[in-house]
Amino acid sequence: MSTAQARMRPEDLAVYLVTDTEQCGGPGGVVETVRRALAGGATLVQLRDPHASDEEFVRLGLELADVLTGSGVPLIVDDRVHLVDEIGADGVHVGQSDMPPAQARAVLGPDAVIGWSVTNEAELDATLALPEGTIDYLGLGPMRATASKPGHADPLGMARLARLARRSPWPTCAIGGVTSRDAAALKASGVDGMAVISAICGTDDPEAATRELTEAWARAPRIANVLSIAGSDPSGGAGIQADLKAFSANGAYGMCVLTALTAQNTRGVSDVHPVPLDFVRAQLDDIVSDVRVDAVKIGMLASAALADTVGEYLAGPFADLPVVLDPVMVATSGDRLLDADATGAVRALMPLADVITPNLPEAAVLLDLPEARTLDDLRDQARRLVAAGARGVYVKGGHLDAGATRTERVSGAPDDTHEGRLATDVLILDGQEHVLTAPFIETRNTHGTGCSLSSALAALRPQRTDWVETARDAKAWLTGAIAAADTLQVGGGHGPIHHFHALWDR
Ligand SMILES: Nc1ncnc2c1ncn2[C@@H]1O[C@H](COP(=O)(O)OP(=O)(O)O)[C@@H](O)[C@H]1O
Ligand SMILES: Cc1ncc(COP(=O)(O)O)c(N)n1
Ligand SMILES: [Mg+2]
Repeated sequence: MSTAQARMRPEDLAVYLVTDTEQCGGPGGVVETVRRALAGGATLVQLRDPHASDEEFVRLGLELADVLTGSGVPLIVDDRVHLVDEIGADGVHVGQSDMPPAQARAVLGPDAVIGWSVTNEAELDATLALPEGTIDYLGLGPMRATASKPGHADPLGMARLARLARRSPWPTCAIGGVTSRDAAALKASGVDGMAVISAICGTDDPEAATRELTEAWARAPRIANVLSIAGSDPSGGAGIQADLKAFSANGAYGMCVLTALTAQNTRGVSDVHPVPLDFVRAQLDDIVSDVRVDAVKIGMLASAALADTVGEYLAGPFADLPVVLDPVMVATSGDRLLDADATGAVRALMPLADVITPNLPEAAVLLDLPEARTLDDLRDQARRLVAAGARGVYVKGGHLDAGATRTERVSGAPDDTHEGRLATDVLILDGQEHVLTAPFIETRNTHGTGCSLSSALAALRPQRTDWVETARDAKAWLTGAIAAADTLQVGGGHGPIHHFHALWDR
């Protein structure tokens, strides 16, 4: 069907109110809630009341149709195909256990809107096989577990939601525990809107709640602009070259401000040429004066003066943005990338970042302690970094001894069924410890893993609802990139990882 004759425009799904008679305090409450949600900018309304009799449902439906007359906002009814015409609704939303969409289309004819719930890839596959023109939009969910669908155990999360949205030829909305705080991640995931129940019906001021949702949606970027402030690696595996690849591989638009040029290859770093401070400022000022920045990653800072300068921007124009600080000190080859007297200046940046991502040697230097040898040391050092002022800490265990990761299995870690050696990282956020594990891959090609991980974190944060989900997805992507590293043939030392492993079809 061409867009000109589409029955459902993507923009109509932006803020989709699904009513809940109980949360609204009865049928009168529903009508009043819809009236106020309309004033707040709701773009679509669905009457949902699984417990009402048909008579009650029609009575309420007719009142809502009356409220919506002339507003341009369509009215959809949940489930009850046989009441669409009597209410004068624009269409119906059916779920997997309701009337099949093809049958609903046969009953309602060619003009009605039909929405259809999809909760996984298999259901989307089946939906793609329906005759053209059967349905008009998809409700994708549950995004997270909710009270209105207690039986629905398996929340999608943003990565799976984004995959479903990308594959859908129909406009889509996300449903299931959605709030205005999810608007940015949902819009970046590629869905066309947010379907909400509690976020409007469960509030004292449905108009203000709806306005918050519509404004958050309007404000949110479709594609995040992510900035790396880091050094150059001419061999392309680390530094800004890795950062731009990691941003691109993870769905963000990449930008970079150079702090230093290095002469380096896969075998080592032969020289470092710091960029003059004023020129670092000039680069930053040109970004800030022109481009909306959605997240920042900081890599090689080379000197204390450069670290101080970057700190001014973190406290200034970037103060409200997600910031990942990779306290780069030593390259995989063992060469220094930060002046010996600059550790204090990097330490001073810790409270200005949301997450710092030291490897084991860097954690040790920041804490002035011996390098962690066991997983317990690593967890202890992560806690100490929080005590030392870091807001969030992601300590990378790539340098842990094989024995340490094999024997110290952490119960509850996602891969505790994996049999071989693990690559284990520890994340501490808001006082909570999260152990992230992945299979350890036997390869020499790990040049730039740290740069790439911190960049994936910065790229994904605007597309995810929190740092924990961000970290899990970033690590999963990184593991794939390390696993595919040997397909590249770059240099005779520690070669780069394959940033585009999931995109290049070989
Ligand atoms: N051989 C490997 N197999 C799987 N994951 C690895 C491997 N080496 C490192 N990692 C992971 O890569 C990330 C970067 O870790 P690390 O090598 O410690 O940092 P850096 O590159 O800064 O030295 C971490 O998530 C770590 O667990
Ligand atoms: C310019 C530059 N920045 C950072 C690194 C660290 O690399 P890794 O990601 O392996 O820690 C590097 N080798 N070169
Ligand atoms: Mg590193």
